[in-house]
Amino acid sequence: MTDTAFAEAPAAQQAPPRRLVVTMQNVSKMFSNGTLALKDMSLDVRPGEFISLLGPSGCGKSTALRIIAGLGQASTGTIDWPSSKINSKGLPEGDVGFVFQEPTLMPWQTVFGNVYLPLKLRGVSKSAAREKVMENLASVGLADFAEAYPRELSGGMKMRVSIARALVTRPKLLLMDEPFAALDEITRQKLNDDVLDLWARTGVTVIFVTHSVYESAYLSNRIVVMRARPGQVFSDLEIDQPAERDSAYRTSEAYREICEMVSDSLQTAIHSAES
Ligand SMILES: Nc1ncnc2c1ncn2[C@@H]1O[C@H](COP(=O)(O)OP(=O)(O)OP(=O)(O)O)[C@@H](O)[C@H]1O
Repeated sequence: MTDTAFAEAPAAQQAPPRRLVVTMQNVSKMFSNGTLALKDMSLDVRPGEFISLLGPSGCGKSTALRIIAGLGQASTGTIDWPSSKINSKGLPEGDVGFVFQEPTLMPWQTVFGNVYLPLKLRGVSKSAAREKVMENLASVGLADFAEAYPRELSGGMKMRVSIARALVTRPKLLLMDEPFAALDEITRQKLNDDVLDLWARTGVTVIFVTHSVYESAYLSNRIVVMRARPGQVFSDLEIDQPAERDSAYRTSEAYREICEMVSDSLQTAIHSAES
């Protein structure tokens, strides 16, 4: 491990003044059955970051993501969007895309129809949306499948459609909740590369939930390790490696060292929850 390969992220007060994409301050979430899923979770998300939220099952990763997306409400604490216009629901105007673990496609709609949906919901006509939809399908390698139905696609292809749908409104923030967990390893690695490519090309800020140390170390420039009971940030690790990640990187010493360090942090987080 080199000194520069891996370092604690600077404390928020030491960071240079930049307009954060989103900031969570002391967010706690208690479900109606009494489960305290998150306690005092704070997270500043800077523009252009690729953050992985990594932690043991049940530590509140999905809960945190859903609260950021406005799909769930914090019990206490605040979520702010310093660089976005806020709509009447307290959410940023069109600034959040969400990719779930399941592709959640409409089976009765074509690939085109599925990717068109977010634009349709904003009142954009099909003809006005065509170019944008096709551009997004091309960006995930599915331009030739616009007229196919979901049942005709492989699991990896369905997930690509889901990603194209999340990006079609050009969100500033893309939230991904274990999107590749159900896919085989080869497809998962390919999609990891595709997501990195999209991230580099679009400049979108990404928060990516995963259980996998290897996936987080490959994708991210920052890894937020969470601990459970209650869910909190345990460590916030900046990955100071070149943005370019490829098969050579997967077998590099730097990658191995990062995996080891992240794994150690995760193990410590797990044990700290049990004590
Ligand atoms: N709707 C709900 N009602 C009650 N408890 C919930 C609800 N959703 C989640 N929980 C609980 O909150 C805690 C955090 O769940 P969450 O799904 O956020 O964890 P996670 O880290 O994403 O887990 P996993 O990695 O297994 O998906 C868990 O104890 C879970 O059982």
